[in-house]
Amino acid sequence: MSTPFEERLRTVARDSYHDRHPFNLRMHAGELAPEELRRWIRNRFHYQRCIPVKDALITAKLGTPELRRMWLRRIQDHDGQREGEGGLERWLRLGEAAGLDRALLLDEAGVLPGVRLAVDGYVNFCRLRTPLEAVAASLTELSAPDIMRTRIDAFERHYGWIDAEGLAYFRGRQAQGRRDSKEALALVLDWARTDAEQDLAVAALTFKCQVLWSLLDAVERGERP
Ligand SMILES: O=C(O)c1cc(C(=O)O)c2c(n1)C(=O)C(=O)c1cc(C(=O)O)[nH]c1-2
Repeated sequence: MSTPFEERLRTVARDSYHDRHPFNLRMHAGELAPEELRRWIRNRFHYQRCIPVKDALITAKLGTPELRRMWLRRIQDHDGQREGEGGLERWLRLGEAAGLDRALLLDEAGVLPGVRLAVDGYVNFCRLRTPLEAVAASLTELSAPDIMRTRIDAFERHYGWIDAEGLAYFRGRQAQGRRDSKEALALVLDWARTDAEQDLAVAALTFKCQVLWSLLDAVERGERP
């Protein structure tokens, strides 16, 4: 049986998650124009690129080989064990399947200002806060496997112009997200013993939901100087 603290975390991860953002609702309903979907893929690459950086910052804060091994695997999931593998490579292939040259995604100059701020905010949060807060912020992944499923279905049904092979990133993230969130939840439940610590963990997860929300606000507007 889950504790009231675990219920609080699960409630935030469910009710404040970006699957309720208007841009995602339109994506899932098949209402995005190709240009909007391409804008999302291009800007979301900035988030993907920064995830292993924030995971390296978290790894540096962990005090035992067991914990560092566990977290190091996340970096390998994104960066791959060798050239041509890993989540970043799969995201670049998603871009290519949608007609975006990988050089375009790799060029940071194209990132929308609001996306940059949201992602940098998340990286700096993990740089500056306690391991408890940084790990708790990753718990949006409790909801990630479900949104991956919804997204795969939506892409197959509505966006057939994107080659199905481009969806490999989303398929792979389902199992990875389940495993990552299970591990992170166990750590947070173990570490947050006092009311104050539990409040900090809930606040960290709320902040992360807002990062994902802000990122989509910026993509939805799509304006840049
Ligand atoms: O596409 C999404 O909706 C989505 C959401 C999230 C999330 O909930 O934080 C992540 C991812 N994707 C993702 O691909 C990913 O690798 C990832 C890592 C993390 C994290 O905070 O450590 N979140 C997410």
